[in-house]
Amino acid sequence: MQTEREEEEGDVSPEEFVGLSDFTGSGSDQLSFSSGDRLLVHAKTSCEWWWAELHGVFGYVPAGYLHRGADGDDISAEDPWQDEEYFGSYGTLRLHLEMLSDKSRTETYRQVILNNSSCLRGKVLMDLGCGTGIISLFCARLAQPSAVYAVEASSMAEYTRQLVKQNGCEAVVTVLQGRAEELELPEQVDVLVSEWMGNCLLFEFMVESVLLARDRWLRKGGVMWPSSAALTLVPCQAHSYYTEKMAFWERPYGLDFTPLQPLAQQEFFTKPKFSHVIQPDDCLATPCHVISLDMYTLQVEDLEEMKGKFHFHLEKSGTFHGFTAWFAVHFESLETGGETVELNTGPSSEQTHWKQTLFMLDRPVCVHAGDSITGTIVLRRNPIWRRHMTVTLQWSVNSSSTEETDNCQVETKSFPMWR
Ligand SMILES: N=C(N)NCC[C@H]1O[C@@H](n2cnc3c(N)ncnc32)[C@H](O)[C@@H]1O
Repeated sequence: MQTEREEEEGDVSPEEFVGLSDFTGSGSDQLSFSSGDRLLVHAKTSCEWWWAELHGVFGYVPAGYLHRGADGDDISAEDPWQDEEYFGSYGTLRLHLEMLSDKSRTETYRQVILNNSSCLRGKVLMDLGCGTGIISLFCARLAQPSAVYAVEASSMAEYTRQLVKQNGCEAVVTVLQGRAEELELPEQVDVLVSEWMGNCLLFEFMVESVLLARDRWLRKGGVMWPSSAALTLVPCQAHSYYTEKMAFWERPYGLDFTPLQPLAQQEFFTKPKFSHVIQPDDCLATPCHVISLDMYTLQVEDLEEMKGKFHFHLEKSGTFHGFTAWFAVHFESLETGGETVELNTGPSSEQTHWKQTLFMLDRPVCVHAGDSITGTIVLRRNPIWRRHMTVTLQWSVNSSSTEETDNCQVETKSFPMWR
């Protein structure tokens, strides 16, 4: 396959890169390669796709699959899960304080245990990623399970043991230190409870560990808490963020700093903004679920690429600055027909430590009531850095004001989280 390509901006003198993982191209202009192949990159045509050559064959390759192949540097030495840094961060109190201080999150798990306390009598639970053990302590203090296996991989586990003893729960709660997918439990469990959700629902990809533990330790007919999860998206205004990061350069102290705006776009609008707080009034349409996960049927391989579609009818005129995403998780009752409990991290619910995630467009668009925004969202897991993903949004704005049907230009933008 020899695919010609015009000389363009971004062309570089050929640079050698190493394939970090196998890649099978789809479409005639993508170049397949195997892990360890040494490719020559001729052009970095975008942040996601580069023009490269392998054994005289040219094509587009995903930049995230490549590593600068300086001789002698051992790429395999880096842990794709970055566990040392990841579990190191959970070995200190900072993140646990943030999670425990999140009343909406913590009270929801407490309510789930309370609602199901009678059904939990005599049951065996696993609390995956228990942190300080708060959920396990709720189980032991608010219900009468026969055993709770509190699994925690970070060094916090040794303190969790002390907290279990300090609160008189050691007869029920056993703290096991280690990665849940590597540990041996003494028995199957009736309920697998975990607080695994990351920014934009999936960042950290702890959900993979939950699925592996489900397949290994949840008895047939057992219950997953959360039972399901949904990612919600809405087109939105973000005037204050746009003003702070972009408009600022128009006239600072009476001077024209607009030549810095391309830099500002690259620096501030290329990656998603975590911990964004969207006001309900900033929503330009009714938010909609774009991705739904059933925790009983979801498979690890499904996490590689999750797709969703959207079609928003704009209910008001304004400025389309970007999209905002958040998630909700649901806890089914242990009692048939019992009440399902929801933890919602959206702007109409009590604020949580996750807040929301803002994806800024490169250029704001004026929109009007009656317009519509149609498109797709793809969460593509990073093939190398396994706790990371890229969110690719594709959209078109159908203006209600002009007659012609094909007035819509399809736009697309990919947001790495974070690699
Ligand atoms: N986004 C979140 N909810 N993060 C909570 C993560 C908590 O679970 C712990 N954790 C994450 N993955 C695992 C795992 N595979 N095994 C045991 N503990 C884990 C982590 O150390 C922290 O205490």
